[in-house]
Amino acid sequence: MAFLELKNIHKSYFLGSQEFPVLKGIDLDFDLGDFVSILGESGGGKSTLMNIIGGLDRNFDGEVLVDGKKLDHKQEKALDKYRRETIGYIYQSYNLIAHLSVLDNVLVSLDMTTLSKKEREQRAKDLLTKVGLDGQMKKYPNQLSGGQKQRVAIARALASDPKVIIADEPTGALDAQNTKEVLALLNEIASEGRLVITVTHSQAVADAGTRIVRLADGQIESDDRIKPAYEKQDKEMIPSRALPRRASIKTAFKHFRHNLGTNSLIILGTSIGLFAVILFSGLGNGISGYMSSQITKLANPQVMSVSRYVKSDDDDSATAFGSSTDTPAFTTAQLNQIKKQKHVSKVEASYTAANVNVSYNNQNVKMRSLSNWNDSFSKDSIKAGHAPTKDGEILLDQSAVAEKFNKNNYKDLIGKQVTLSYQTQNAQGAAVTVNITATVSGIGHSDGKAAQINAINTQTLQKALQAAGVSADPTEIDVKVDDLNNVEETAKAIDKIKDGSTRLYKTSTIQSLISQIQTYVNLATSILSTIAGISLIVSALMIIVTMFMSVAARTKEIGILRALGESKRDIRWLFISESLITGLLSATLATIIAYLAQAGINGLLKGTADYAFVQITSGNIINAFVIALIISLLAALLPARRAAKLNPIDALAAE
Ligand SMILES: Nc1ncnc2c1ncn2[C@@H]1O[C@H](COP(=O)(O)OP(=O)(O)OP(=O)(O)O)[C@@H](O)[C@H]1O
Repeated sequence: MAFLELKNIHKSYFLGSQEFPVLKGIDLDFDLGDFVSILGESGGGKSTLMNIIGGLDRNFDGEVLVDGKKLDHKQEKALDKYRRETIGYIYQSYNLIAHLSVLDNVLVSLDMTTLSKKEREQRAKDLLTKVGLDGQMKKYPNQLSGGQKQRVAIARALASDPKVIIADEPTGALDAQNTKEVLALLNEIASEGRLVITVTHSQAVADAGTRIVRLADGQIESDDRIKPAYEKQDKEMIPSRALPRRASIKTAFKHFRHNLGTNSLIILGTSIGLFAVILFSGLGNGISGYMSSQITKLANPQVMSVSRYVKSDDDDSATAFGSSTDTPAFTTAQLNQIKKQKHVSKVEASYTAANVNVSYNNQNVKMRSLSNWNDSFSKDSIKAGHAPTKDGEILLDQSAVAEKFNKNNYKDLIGKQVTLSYQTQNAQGAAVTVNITATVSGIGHSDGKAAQINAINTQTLQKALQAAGVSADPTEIDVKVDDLNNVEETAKAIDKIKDGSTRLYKTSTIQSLISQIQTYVNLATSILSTIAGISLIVSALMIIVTMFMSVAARTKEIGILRALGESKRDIRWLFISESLITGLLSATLATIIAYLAQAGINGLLKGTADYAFVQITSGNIINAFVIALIISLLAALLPARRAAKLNPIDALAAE
């Protein structure tokens, strides 16, 4: 039984509905150890026949039997395996991969064998030495002569240890000397017990083999043995395997390096968008962190503010105490009701006045706001002296008030008497002036920009209100909760208290304020990040266009890889890998730039506020990597699909 049998092969090409028969019933047997030349006129169907024998063409009638087994042309995977394991190709135009070195061109085929990395490299080197290319292994194809290129192609064809070598006009582009040497190599290959089938126009080339088959008009015209075949050898062949993904990634990386210029620009473009996304997220973290730290520094988070619930009024703005005619005040019964709630440890009236005039030593200063001292203040807010816990005492803000009176020695104010006055309304809506005299017990400290810490003893304030004929019933109270963890739960319980069907109270906790601020900051961050993200669409389009161009430019390479036995999946993965490499490197570059920007911005702002305003988290970085991978994956899908769908024969024919 012959190793390779062709039975009644018919093949036609169609132009529209018109049929052009090329092969009209070919029956041929080939044995191992033979060097068969197929001779015939140009256009006679020699290459067509080779593509059928080589497992590249699936669209024909008839049977191909390998070692007695029918090759199922319907099963693409079986054909991939057949090309990988049994066939080695040598072409007239060499078909080397331009962006791979001589050694790598041979290794591409060896990647599909079960040899270890070391064995593969050794075999590639041995084969290249055998074809006379010792010392040329690091060169690239464009640095070689035609004869040298064809030797690389021969070494590559032999690399996977195939039983059949198909050589399509292997000496067509070579001079007499190189032709002689290549024919000697082909004879040597046949003498190793392989089957060499070569297509040629040249009688001289055909005469170098052991058997000549002439093709004319799509049929076998003659079949002559001119020399005995070489001995068959029963040696173990190197087992093949499907191409591992890492091999595709490696090839993708080599191509990436080959096109470093273009790829660097794409990476730079993509990383700018990703950098902006990371930076804005980091800025959002920093700003919301800064705000909550500032709020908790000034206010005690264990205390919540409660006002009477007014249906039409859903805003939280503070109302000037004692003045409002439409904000209801708390009755004593209501204060007691809240005091009795679970976890409530203290209930205190809360008053706030705006635009208070403070006089000291014939100097006047306008105080933006004045509150009564209670547990809602954090102890951290006292810079010097003590809290105004005794009747007649007041705490003045350092930068907003105290320093205005005495720039250099503001602490001297402690123990001094100041007079205060401000305008408000009484219950009838008439304007009244509230006058207070108090002794400075301490200095409050804020950053002087956001909030001011001016607080007066509650009793002192209540007395002054009464003296001015204004009700001292509080419209707002501060409720202290026994434990920080119970604040939200207690707030909910107070919000739920009803008189019949009427809701009575409205609470506002520091936590809810912080989360409200965080919601706004997050919203602003997301909007900024989304705007930055739009630039990523441009990056994705850039990647798509480059990938499509790459597929077009690498069509021939795709054909070569398919002929070597790579599957559609391998080709798809090759392009996806390259895109993912672009994505990963973009995200890495974006991360580096973002951390540099973080250091720079935080360094610049250190003088303004000793706080890191940009706080990039590992979550932000992971996010950027995920975005980059998704973009590059999506961008690669269509080009990779097009590459995988290319017909190997058409791809090989590409210029
Ligand atoms: N994809 C195709 N579509 C249509 N016709 C084709 C196609 N490929 C080949 N042919 C035609 O089939 C015939 C056989 O082509 P093939 O390439 O097999 O000939 P060949 O014997 O190898 O020729 P040459 O010696 O010039 O390389 C030619 O007439 C060619 O025009």
